[in-house]
Amino acid sequence: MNQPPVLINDTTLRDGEQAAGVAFNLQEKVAIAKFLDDVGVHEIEVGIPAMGEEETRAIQAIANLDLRAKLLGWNRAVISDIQASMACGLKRVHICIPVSGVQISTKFQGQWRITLQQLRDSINFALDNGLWVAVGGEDASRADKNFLLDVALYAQELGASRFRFCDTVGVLDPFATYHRVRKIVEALAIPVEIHTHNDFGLATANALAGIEAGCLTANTTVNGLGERAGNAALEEVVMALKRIYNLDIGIDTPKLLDLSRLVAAASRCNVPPWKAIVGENTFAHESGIHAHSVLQNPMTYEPFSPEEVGWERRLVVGKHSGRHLLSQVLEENGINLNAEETKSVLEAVRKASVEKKRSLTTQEVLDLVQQGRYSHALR
Ligand SMILES: CC(=O)SCCNC(=O)CCNC(=O)[C@H](O)C(C)(C)COP(=O)(O)OP(=O)(O)OC[C@H]1O[C@@H](n2cnc3c(N)ncnc32)[C@H](O)[C@@H]1OP(=O)(O)O
Ligand SMILES: O=C(O)CCC(=O)C(=O)O
Repeated sequence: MNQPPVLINDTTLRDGEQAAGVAFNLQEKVAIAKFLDDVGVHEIEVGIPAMGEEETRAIQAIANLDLRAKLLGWNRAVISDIQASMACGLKRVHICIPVSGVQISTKFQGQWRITLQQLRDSINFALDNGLWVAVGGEDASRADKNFLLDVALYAQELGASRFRFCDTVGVLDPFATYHRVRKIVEALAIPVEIHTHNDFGLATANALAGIEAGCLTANTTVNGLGERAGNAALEEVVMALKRIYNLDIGIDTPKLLDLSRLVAAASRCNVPPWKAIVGENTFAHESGIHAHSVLQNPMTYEPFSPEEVGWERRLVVGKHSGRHLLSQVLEENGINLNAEETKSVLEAVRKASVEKKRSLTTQEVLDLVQQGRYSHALR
C-alpha cells in the first residue's frame, strides 16, 4: 500500500497511561502494542523511558517484538532522557519542548534561551547517535504565534523530521486549530503532527481540523484515554477519516471494538455506553420511531454498518419502544397479538422499564405477555 494520506501515531501507551490512576503492567503494554500493530496503526508512542526500570522493561519488550508499526519513545529535552530511550533499543525519539509563556516561566524560570539550548543539545545528541527525531511544541495553542513558529523552524533547522502542534490543555476550537496549524504547516518543510486534548470535548474535532490544515500525522489514544478529559480517540479519528472524509488509512476497523475492550480492561476505565464508535449503545435502537425505520432500512438511523467497527446491531424493547418493534420481537418468539393486546403489552413494557430503569430482556417481554394472559396468541 502507498503511504496513507494521514498517519496515526497512537499514544495510548504514553499520554493514555498518563490518565490519573491508570497504570499498565508489562503484559498489558505488550498486548496493547501488539493489538495496535495488528489493527494497522502506523506509529506507537510506547512510553517514557526516563521513568525508570519498570517502564523501560516494558518498552524493551515491545521493541523486541519487531512490529510493523514504528516505535517512538517520549522524552523531555534532556540528554539523559534520550539515553534512556536508546537503552531501550528505540531508533526514534520524540522530544518535547514547552513553548508557551506559562510553561517556560514555570519550568525554565522564563529563560527561553535556556529552553532553546536544551532543545538544541538534545536534538544534536539524538542525531549524533543516529536517531530519528520528532519535536513536540508543548502548549503550542497558548504560545505566542511568532515564537512558536521560530521554535518549529529552529527544530527543523536542527534536523528534526517532524513537528508536533500540541493543544495541551484543549483550549482551541476547530476553527482556531485550523488557522494556527495552517500557519505552521505552510512555514515548515517537515511534516506536522496534531496532538489534541478533550477539555472542552473538542479533541477529535480539533484533530480533524489539524488534518484539514495539512497535518500528516494525528496523535490519538484508544477510547480517548489520557490526561484529564483525555485525547482524540483513535477510533473516532479513524472512522471520521474513513466515513466523513473518505480517507482509508489502512486501519482494520472491525478490530476497533476488541482493541477498545482491551484498553478499557487494562486501564480499568469503562467506556460510557454513548461513547462514539465503541460505546455499547452506538448500534442499539429502542425508540419506536427509530426501530420501526431501522427494521426496514438500518441506514435511517446508522451512519455506517455496525460490522464495520466490530459491533452487531441491537434492537431492544424498552420505555420508548413502539408496536412495530414489539410485534417483531413477539413474532420471532411465535406470538401474534392483536392491536389492542399489543397496546396493553406496550403499556406494561413502559411501566416495567421505568421500574427497572433499563430496557427489558426478551424473556422479560415474554413474561409480560404471559402475565397479560394472551395465551390464545401463543402458537
Ligand atoms: C504535556 C505532557 O503530557 S508532558 C508528559 C508528562 N508525563 C509525565 O510527567 C509522566 C512521566 N514523568 C515522570 O516519570 C517524571 O516526571 C520524570 C521521570 C520525567 C521526571 O521526574 P523527576 O526528575 O522526579 O521530576 P519532576 O517530575 O518532579 O519534575 C519535572 C522536571 O522536568 C522538567 N521538565 C518538564 N518538561 C520538560 C521538558 N520538556 N524538557 C526539559 N525539562 C522538562 C521540569 O522543569 C522539572 O525539572 P527540575 O527537576 O529540574 O525541576
Ligand atoms: O509531545 C509533546 O511535546 C507534549 C505532548 C502532550 O502530551 C501535550 O502537549 O499534551
